[in-house]
Amino acid sequence: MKQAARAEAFQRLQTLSSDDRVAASGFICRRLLEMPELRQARTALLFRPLRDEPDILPLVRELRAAGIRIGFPVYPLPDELIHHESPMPRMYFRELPPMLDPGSLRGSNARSLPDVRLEPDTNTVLLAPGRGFTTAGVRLGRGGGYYDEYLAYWRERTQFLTAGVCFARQIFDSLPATETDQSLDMVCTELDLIQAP
Ligand SMILES: Nc1nc2c(c(=O)[nH]1)N(C=O)[C@@H](CNc1ccc(C(=O)N[C@@H](CCC(=O)O)C(=O)O)cc1)CN2
Ligand SMILES: Nc1ncnc2c1ncn2[C@@H]1O[C@H](COP(=O)(O)OP(=O)(O)OP(=O)(O)O)[C@@H](O)[C@H]1O
Repeated sequence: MKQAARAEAFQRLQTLSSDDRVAASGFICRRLLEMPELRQARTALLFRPLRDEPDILPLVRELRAAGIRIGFPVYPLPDELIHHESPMPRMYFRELPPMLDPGSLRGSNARSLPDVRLEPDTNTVLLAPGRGFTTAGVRLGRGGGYYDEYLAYWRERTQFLTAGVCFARQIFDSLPATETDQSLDMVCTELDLIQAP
């Protein structure tokens, strides 16, 4: 079920040219910066976009100027997941040091950052990538379960706002959801900021 939806998402993304991607990413960033919750946050947990994801890195400059701390995810590679019995989620966020250009970080995994960890609290906004979302905030990820595990753990401990970020063509009428799927409070595309019910 999820594999079929991921294949569908892949097909839809294939038809987005790189020029379209750049333009849509610009609209997405503008829309995100209009979100009062993000402007007023103390911590923004972002992601380092992979090639077919919206480029949200231009947010870094604006958020920094507003004094907001920025974190990027660090996660273990599949071959390191030999046995995972820790109660802590596998993924965590490292703070982007004030002077560092995020463009100099390679790949989606922020392992080259110093190990200064940021945990979510009530003044945190987390932006999540995804292969697809519904307008109800249901998220289809890449299949690692990283965000589900992270959100399940931290939502038991604190409250924070979560928004999915994707291109409008990644919005699905419905997605196969399982017991462990964590849905998001909002979804931002180049066309809308959708508030999940
Ligand atoms: N940008 C981004 N960060 C994310 C996610 C994501 O979907 N997007 N994840 C969602 O849960 C987690 C990691 N899951 C991932 C699963 C597969 C690949 C992947 O296909 N990687 C490429 C290498 C890309 C690179 O690192 O530059 C590969 O293995 O070929 C990456 C992340 C946490 N961080
Ligand atoms: N809280 C959790 N703790 C441990 N494993 C979990 C948790 N939530 C989900 N998983 C497991 O992760 C695996 C992948 O789940 P799923 O396909 O929903 O991931 P995804 O949301 O697409 O991935 P990602 O968040 O990495 O993009 C499933 O086997 C699921 O059982």
